[in-house]
Amino acid sequence: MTDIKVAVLGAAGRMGTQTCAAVEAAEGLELVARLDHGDPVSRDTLAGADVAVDFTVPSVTEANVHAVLDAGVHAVVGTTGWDDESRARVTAHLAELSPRGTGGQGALGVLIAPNFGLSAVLAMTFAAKAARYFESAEVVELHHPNKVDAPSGTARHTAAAIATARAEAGLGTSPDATEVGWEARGADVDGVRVHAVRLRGLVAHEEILFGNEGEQLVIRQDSFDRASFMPGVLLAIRSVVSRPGLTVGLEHVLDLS
Ligand SMILES: NC(=O)c1ccc[n+]([C@@H]2O[C@H](COP(=O)([O-])OP(=O)(O)OC[C@H]3O[C@@H](n4cnc5c(N)ncnc54)[C@H](O)[C@@H]3O)[C@@H](O)[C@H]2O)c1
Ligand SMILES: O=C(O)C1=N[C@H](C(=O)O)CCC1
Repeated sequence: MTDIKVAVLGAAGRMGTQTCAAVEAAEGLELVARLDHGDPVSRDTLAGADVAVDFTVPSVTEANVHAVLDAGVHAVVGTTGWDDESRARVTAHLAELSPRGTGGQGALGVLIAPNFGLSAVLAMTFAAKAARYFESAEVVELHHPNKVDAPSGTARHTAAAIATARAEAGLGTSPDATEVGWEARGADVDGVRVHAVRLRGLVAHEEILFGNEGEQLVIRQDSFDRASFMPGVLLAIRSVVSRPGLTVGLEHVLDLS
């Protein structure tokens, strides 16, 4: 088996640095390019990569993915900021790259994961399963204060999954008598309230709160160190080369969906 050649975009950042080190240390992977702000993304700069991993910023990640696909390279994306429209444009781009983009031999894959941490992926999965049984549901995400976006991609993904499960179960919105002070009630993500905490000392944490009359379920996960994301990143790199099309969420690779 030949090594999977990997390029990292955002290589100088917190996650990019860890990813480069993890790829260099991993069996069967070879780091061939480190790109960061100001570097063009092209067949040349990707330097023969099979897979490009993007840990940049929400404002550039979609353009990076399109450039990576145009270079004939698979993409693994950890950067936040994706929505239904940007994901649909990636799906359309993959289809345009037919026959490589339509699932045939050698077709390109894009794997976007809001969170590569096993504890986070499991927390989201458990939350989606629990959601239909509770009248109330809210999400609290807690992160380091250098994070540029709120609420976190993980919290958005979690809230969306809770909302889908509630809708399928015929549940309406959570009960809430608030008349004044809506600014204190967090963001509305698909009808689920999401609260974002930024605190020095934190890395990435999430609590999903469910309530019924007389009972509560709290699902909590903590990433204390960015090392926690690396097994998931390596799994995504190894998986995307044989997963044509767009995959959103590591739960699909882990067979949890
Ligand atoms: N999916 C996950 O498990 C996971 C985990 C942690 C962080 N994240 C997300 O990953 C992203 C990066 O997080 P971080 O903490 O590493 O941020 P960071 O600010 O430390 O790193 C971002 C890097 O991207 C670079 N960059 C900016 N514009 C660029 C461009 N046009 N081309 C190439 N590089 C560019 C910056 O110079 C910087 O080095 C964020 O969206 C964050 O939410 C995801
Ligand atoms: O540190 C960050 O920034 C993180 N971003 C992701 C998110 O927004 O969900 C994943 C956790 C860490």
